[in-house]
Amino acid sequence: MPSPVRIIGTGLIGGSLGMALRRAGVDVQVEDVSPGTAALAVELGVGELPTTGSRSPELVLVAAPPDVAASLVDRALRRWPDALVADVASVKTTVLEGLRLLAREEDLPRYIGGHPMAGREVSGVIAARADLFQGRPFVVVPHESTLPDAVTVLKGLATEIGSVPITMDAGAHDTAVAHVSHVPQVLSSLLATTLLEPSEQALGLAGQGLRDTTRIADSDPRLWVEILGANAAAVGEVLTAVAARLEQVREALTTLQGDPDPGTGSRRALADLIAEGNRGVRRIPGKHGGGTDAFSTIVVLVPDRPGELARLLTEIGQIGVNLEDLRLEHELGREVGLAHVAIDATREDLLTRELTARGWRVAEA
Ligand SMILES: NC(=O)C1=CN([C@@H]2O[C@H](COP(=O)(O)OP(=O)(O)OC[C@H]3O[C@@H](n4cnc5c(N)ncnc54)[C@H](O)[C@@H]3O)[C@@H](O)[C@H]2O)C=CC1
Ligand SMILES: O=C(O)C(=O)Cc1ccc(O)cc1
Repeated sequence: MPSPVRIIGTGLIGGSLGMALRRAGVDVQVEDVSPGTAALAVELGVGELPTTGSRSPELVLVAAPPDVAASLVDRALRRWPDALVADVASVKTTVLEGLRLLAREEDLPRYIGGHPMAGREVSGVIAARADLFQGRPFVVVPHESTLPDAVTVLKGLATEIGSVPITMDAGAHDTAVAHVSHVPQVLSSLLATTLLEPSEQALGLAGQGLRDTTRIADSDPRLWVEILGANAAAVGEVLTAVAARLEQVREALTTLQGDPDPGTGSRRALADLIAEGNRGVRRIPGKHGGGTDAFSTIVVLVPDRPGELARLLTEIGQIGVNLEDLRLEHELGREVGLAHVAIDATREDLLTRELTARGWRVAEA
């Protein structure tokens, strides 16, 4: 691992990177445009403030907003002529294009793009966590002249902080994140804007579905203006298709009012939407969505009494089944919570049988 690593921009991502690297034994130096933020980062264990006597960094990580990333990378390349320099901005083409305008030709091979696909809807160093990148993809984005050593170093860093390195070029990265991150942000925000209208009583009926689909609507507007603006073409293309689909749904619903002629196919249009959505969600890799059949989720009803969830987890352990993931759904005033328990698919029947025998109520997710 390179050491020292200089982190420029110690907010949520820079702070989390520093904490994770320090845990891996790396000497981390912190720098931020806000001295207060840098001082707080030191107090939170992100790294140390560099002094005049500090060693030059072997690697610089720029974790500032996307609009300043290219100029900070260029400055770092000039300040430390022997260091590798990476940025972690959520968009990669605009940073690379900006850098091509600013940087000296001979400095460019020491630059490599990066993007940890992990975040939180809260920003700032106060929300930083050493385990933020655990199990998450980390996109490594070399350009034509990137040094092979830079690719090796960034992939090694990604692995060291617990994430999974994936190499892509900037264009493929930006198209991919338009689909999996940027359009979801727009649609989640759009959905949340519809909640400004209903009464409080109406909102009191909200369940987990609304919470799931609006979680990221709480994101930072300043950051997202930069991200969406910098990936406007790719995001716009997906949204054009979404808008056409939305119009079809709206038309089908208009036709369905009154006494629709089955010949119009309106019910079919709605059924197609939901069914295609089913197919889409199953393509999300990982524990919940599919892409792999390795995990199953069972839902266990947990009485709203102290210690019940702990008892459930203990008994799952006693049955000898490894818990892969756990989500608790609990609405105020409800007498039971729903524990969504993700486990190895081959253990589902055993666990369902054993928990039922022990008096738990189990439903399939
Ligand atoms: N928030 C997220 O979920 C993710 C964000 N990213 C990317 O990481 C980068 C940082 O995002 P966050 O940590 O969420 O933002 P943040 O707002 O928590 O932190 C940004 C930090 O950069 C500092 N900063 C701003 N201008 C600077 C400058 N000129 N020089 C030095 N420091 C400067 C700010 O003072 C702040 O401490 C962005 O490029 C973002 O696109 C990447 C993955 C996930
Ligand atoms: O919360 C989530 O699910 C995210 O995926 C967060 C996220 C936000 C911005 C990024 O550039 C990368 C990841």
